[in-house]
Amino acid sequence: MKIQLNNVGKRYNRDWIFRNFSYTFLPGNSYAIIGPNGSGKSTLLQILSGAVSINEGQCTFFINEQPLALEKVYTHIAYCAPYLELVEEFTLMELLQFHQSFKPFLKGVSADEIAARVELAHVKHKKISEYSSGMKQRAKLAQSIFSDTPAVLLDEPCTNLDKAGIDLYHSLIDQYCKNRLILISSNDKTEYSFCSQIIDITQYKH
Ligand SMILES: Nc1ncnc2c1ncn2[C@@H]1O[C@H](COP(=O)(O)OP(=O)(O)OP(=O)(O)O)[C@@H](O)[C@H]1O
Repeated sequence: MKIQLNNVGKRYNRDWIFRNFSYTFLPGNSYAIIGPNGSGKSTLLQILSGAVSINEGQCTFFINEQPLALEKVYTHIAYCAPYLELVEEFTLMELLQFHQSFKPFLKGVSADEIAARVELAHVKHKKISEYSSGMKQRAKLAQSIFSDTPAVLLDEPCTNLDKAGIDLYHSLIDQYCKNRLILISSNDKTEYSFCSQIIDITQYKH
């Protein structure tokens, strides 16, 4: 997937969060969006997921160089963010199966294998509401990284992860994210150390 932003501006009420943002995100590349608290990283990531509208400029999504209708964008993007809740009444297996019914997982990978890969096999029949915050984050990362989408958008991906969880995150990125467009919104270098491009959003404040 390619995403092209041309002079994009976003405001909430009368406050511009950023303006004149022009950038082309190329398929198979990894980008970090950095900046202090409240600078607009999550807002930009939400725009890049097609979920939040812009106030000026153009944001165009492409698959194989063909423009994509906005209502189709979500099928090509996997998204993980602290503010996106899991359905806590589900067990992990129910959650993965439900997710798979509208967004398939990478070819040849089963829900059981995903649970094992994120080291949650022993609790896969337990309700998510009974998970610790780090276990919930592993479940969220599993849902997004294993989705068969050309783009993976991760907002603060290591939230609540311990050292083993952070190592797991990096091994999932290494193993499953090659040749995909990866966008990371973060303040923490550990989360985006592998990214080839760094975008400091403060450059686009006015
Ligand atoms: N739905 C909204 N309505 C009004 N203002 C909003 C909304 N969402 C975000 N904002 C404002 O937009 C600005 C950017 O917020 P955003 O969450 O994108 O920042 P961030 O860089 O991701 O911050 P953090 O590092 O704290 O996660 C903030 O001033 C915030 O208050």
